[in-house]
Amino acid sequence: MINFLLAITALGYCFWGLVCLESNVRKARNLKVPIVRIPIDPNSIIWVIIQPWVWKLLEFLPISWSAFPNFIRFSHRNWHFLEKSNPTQQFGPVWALVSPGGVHLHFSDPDAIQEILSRWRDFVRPIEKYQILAIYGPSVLTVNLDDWPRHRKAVAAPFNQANAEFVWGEALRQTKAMGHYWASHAQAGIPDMPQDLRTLSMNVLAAAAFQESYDFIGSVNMKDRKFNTENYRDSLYIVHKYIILLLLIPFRILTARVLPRSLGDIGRAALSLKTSMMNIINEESIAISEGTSSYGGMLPSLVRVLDQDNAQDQETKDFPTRVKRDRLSVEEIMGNVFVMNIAGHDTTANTLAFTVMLLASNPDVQDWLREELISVTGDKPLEDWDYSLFEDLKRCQAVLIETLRLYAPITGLPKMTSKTIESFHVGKHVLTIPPGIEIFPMLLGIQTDPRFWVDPYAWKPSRWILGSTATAPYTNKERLFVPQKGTYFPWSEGPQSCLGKKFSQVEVVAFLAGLFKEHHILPILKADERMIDARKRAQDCADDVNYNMLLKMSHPSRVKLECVKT
Ligand code: HEM
Repeated sequence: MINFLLAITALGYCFWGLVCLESNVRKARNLKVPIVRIPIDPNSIIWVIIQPWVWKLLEFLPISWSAFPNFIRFSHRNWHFLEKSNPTQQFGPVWALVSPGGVHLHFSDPDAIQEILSRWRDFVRPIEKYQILAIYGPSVLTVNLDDWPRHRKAVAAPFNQANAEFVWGEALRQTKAMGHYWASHAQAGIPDMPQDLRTLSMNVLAAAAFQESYDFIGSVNMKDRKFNTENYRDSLYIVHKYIILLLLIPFRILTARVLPRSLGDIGRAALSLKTSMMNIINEESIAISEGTSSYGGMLPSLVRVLDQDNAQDQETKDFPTRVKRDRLSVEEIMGNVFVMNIAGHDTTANTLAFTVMLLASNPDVQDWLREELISVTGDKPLEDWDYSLFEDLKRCQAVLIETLRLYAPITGLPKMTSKTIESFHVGKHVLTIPPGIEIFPMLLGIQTDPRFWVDPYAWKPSRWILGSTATAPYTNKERLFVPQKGTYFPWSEGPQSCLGKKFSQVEVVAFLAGLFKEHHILPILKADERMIDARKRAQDCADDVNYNMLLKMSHPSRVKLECVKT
C-alpha cells in the first residue's frame, strides 16, 4: 500500500513538473528566442543535493559529455564551466533555459550584459537565494533594494588605500611563512595545498578585520591543534569549515544538549564568533565616543556608522525595523562582517589553489613571473617590499586575471527582472521581458568566447601583457591589456560589483610575488612517469571541478606538488 502511495505521489510530482514546464515554455515562446528545456528546476534544493550522485552514475556510461542531449547537459549544476562558450555558438547571444521552476534567460552580448549589470533596480539580485547568509543579521547581500544603498555605503568605506596596504603586508608575511613550511616538506610534497591556502586567506581576512596579525599554521599542525573558540580567528576558522551545516541549521540549535558534542562545538564556535563581534562592537563604540579608539581595520570602520540610539538591548530585540539613514544596527554590522568573511574567503582561497596548480603545470610561466619579480624587487628582502610595487607587478596581475578568466569562482551572476523591461536590445533582437524572469549574464561563456579571445580555452597569462610575448625578456614598459567592456567581469561590474576586488588582487599578487621569486612548484612524478605527463595531470586536475557554492577543484590532492627553494 505504502509503495503504491509513493508511486502515485512520484507520478503526480512528475506530472505537475511537466505541466509547469510546458506553461513556462509558453511564456518563453513569447520572447522569441531559442529555447532549451530541462526537466528539473536548477534551484530545487533536493536536486542540488542529489545531483552529484546522478552525474557519478552517468560517468559510468561510455558516452562523452558533448554527446549527451541538451536536456541532460544543461541540467548539470556546473554546465557554465563544462560548456563555456558553446551555448553562444549553438543558440546565439540570448537564449532561454526553461525548467519547471521558471524561465532563465542567458545573455552573451557585451552591450546587453553591461546594461543588465548597470540597471540594478530593474535586474535585481534574487536576495531570497542569499537569505541563508543572514545568520548573524541582515547584510549588503540579503537586504532589499531600498535598504541596499545604506549597507553598501557603510561596507564600502573600509575598502580603502590603508586597507590595501595592510592586506599587501599581511599577505606577504603569511606567504613567507607558508613558503618555509612548503619548502620544508620538499621531498614528501606539500601535505595539503588547498588547506594551507585557505588558512592563508583566512588569516589575511581575520587580520584585516582589526589590523592584527595571526601566525600561519601549516595543515599538518592544524590537524592536531586545539582550537580556542574564545579567539576570533579560531571561531572564524571553525565557522568557515562547517559553513554549509551552519547555513542549514541555526547555531543555537546545534548547541542543544541532546545533540552530539561535535555538533555542539560547531554551534559554540558560531556563538562565540557572535560574542566576540558583539564585544568588539561594544568596546569600540565606547572608545569612539570617548575619542580613544585603538583598533584600525574593517570592523571598527563599520562601528563608526553604528546607530547608537538603536544599539541598546540588541540581544533581546529582533532585527530593528527602522535604523537611521547612513547608520547600521549592531546586528547589521555583524551580518556584514560575516558576509565580508564569506564573500572574501573561499573566492580568494580557491583562486589561489587554481593558480598554484596551473603554475605547477606551466613552469615556463613561473620563469616568466620570476623574471619580472627579480627586475622589480631587485635585492630588497621581502620585508621591505612596499605596497607601491603592486602596480609594477603586471605579470603577477596577469596570472590572476587569466586564472579568473577561465576559473572564476562565481560562474554565473543571477539577476531577476523586477518589472517589465521594454525594448531591450541584444544584437539584432529586441525583447520585452516580463517581471520575474531569471537573467544570467554568461560570465564564463563570454570570457571564453572566440569572438573576443584568441585560443580562448588555453590558460595564457601573457595574453594580458601588451608590448610583450610569453618568451620576450622583461621590460618595465609592459602594460596590461584592457578588454572590451562586458567581456570580462569575474568581480561583476556596475553598482553591485564586488567590494573586495582590490583586496583580492592585492592578496593574490602579494602571494605570487612572495612565493615565486624564490620557489619553484612542480608536480611530483609517479613511478615511471615523465614530467610532461605529470604536468598534463596537473592541468587535468585544475579542469576537474565542481560547483557547490563556488567553483573549486574536485580532487586537488590527486596531484602531489613539491615546493623547491631556488
Ligand atoms: C577572487 C576573489 C573574488 C571574486 C572573484 C569575487 C567576486 C564577486 C562577485 C562576482 C560579486 C557579485 C555577486 C553578485 O552580484 O551576486 C561579489 C560581491 C561581493 N564581494 Fe567579492 N569576490 C572576490 C573577493 C572578495 C573579497 C576578498 C571580499 C572582501 C574581503 C569580497 C567582498 C564582496 C562583497 C561584500 C560583495 C557584495 C557587494 C554588494 O552587494 O554590494 N569579495 N564578489
